[in-house]
Amino acid sequence: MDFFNYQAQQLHAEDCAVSALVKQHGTPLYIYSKATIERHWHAFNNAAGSHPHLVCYAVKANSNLAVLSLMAKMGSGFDIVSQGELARVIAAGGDPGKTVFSGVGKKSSEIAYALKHGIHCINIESVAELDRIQTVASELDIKAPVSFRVNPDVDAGTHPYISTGLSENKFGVSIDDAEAIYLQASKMSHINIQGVDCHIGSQLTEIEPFIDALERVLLLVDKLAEQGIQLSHIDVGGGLGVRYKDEQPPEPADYAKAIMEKLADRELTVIFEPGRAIMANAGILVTEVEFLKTNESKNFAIVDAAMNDMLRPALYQAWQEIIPVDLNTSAQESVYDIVGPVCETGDFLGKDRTLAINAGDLLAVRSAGAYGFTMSSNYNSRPRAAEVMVDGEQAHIVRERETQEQLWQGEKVLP
Ligand SMILES: Cc1ncc(COP(=O)(O)O)c(C=O)c1O
Ligand SMILES: N[C@@H](CCCC[NH3+])C(=O)O
Repeated sequence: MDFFNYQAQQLHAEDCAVSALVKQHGTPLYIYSKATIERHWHAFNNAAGSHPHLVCYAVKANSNLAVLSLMAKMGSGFDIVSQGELARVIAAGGDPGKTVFSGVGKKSSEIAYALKHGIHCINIESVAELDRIQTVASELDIKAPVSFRVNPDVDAGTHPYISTGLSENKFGVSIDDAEAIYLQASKMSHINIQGVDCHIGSQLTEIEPFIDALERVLLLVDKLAEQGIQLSHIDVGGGLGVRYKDEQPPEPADYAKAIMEKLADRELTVIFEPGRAIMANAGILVTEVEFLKTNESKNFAIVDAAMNDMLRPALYQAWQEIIPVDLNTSAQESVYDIVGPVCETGDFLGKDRTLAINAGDLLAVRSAGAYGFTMSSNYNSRPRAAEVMVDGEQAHIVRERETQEQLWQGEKVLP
């Protein structure tokens, strides 16, 4: 079921007309569907069944406080990669005790913050980081709960910029070195080994790479048990892809079931870290067509959202569907590049799209709920977009549009 659909030729987000939301809040505007977020989260949580598990939503996908508080109310845990993300989780009422801390470059101050707030587990990505955690934890007189993110050298078959589980990637410790590192960690005074973690990349559309990686990690789990190191959890990471165009990724339920089958007879709590699979198709970015422009070889629709609002097309040549908000039009169909006002040739939201549009029309970029607003910037001194969450017929503004003054907040001119 799609909570973004047309009613009487007008695009709706749940039961709110998108054009009415734009009238109130302007463009560019991110709109999220509460019901979609809930449905996707429960799909993961239910598929894991009665086996002990924790869905730790990957905050980087969309860190709006309204999103995080919705997750927290459903009982979600969180996967964070910075102190800022943990602070957001706490501000939204989330539980640090259900939160895992990933990332290759954690600062001592961030580690201390996480430990003081009772983080569930720190996913360690190098021996140097292990030493740093031991130092910080001993200063605080805390035993740091940790697991190691192992890099299983599995090809996730995804875009090279978002593949993380190959030996050439910066993430995790090599699975070949992992046993020795666990043994080293087990002798440290302020390290409490909890589990193992593996995340091989994002927007995966097949189950096989996940299972390959899991099998490699389970061999390690068995080797560690022989050495007397018993783990209490396995974190299988995130990375499940979504349908942007014609991809056919597994459903979250099928993915989670395939993982759980491999783990059913093990006494390991299973942690999932989904981001995109929960949020991408729970959001759209609405933009207004400013001008239609034609040069010798191309038609352009110049819109008021740009790469600073939605970076994925410019950064990964990602394809996201772009649809009209109002199907009722007298305009003729043409093929357009949908481009923003930013002064970069790479500033596009979509290329070669067939649309029947006039200046002043509204367009919606679909699948924009994940890695949309969170990757936005103020480039070209553009205030960041407003965000709205709809719940049936109700719409709530969950982030005001940035003001002009906010653009230079904290800046100082020389005396
Ligand atoms: C460690 C970790 N966990 C979870 C995620 C979430 O990934 P996705 O949004 O693809 O589910 C990421 C991002 O790829 C990540 O780096
Ligand atoms: N930001 C990326 C995914 C990277 C995931 C973070 N490890 C995207 O939009 O597809």
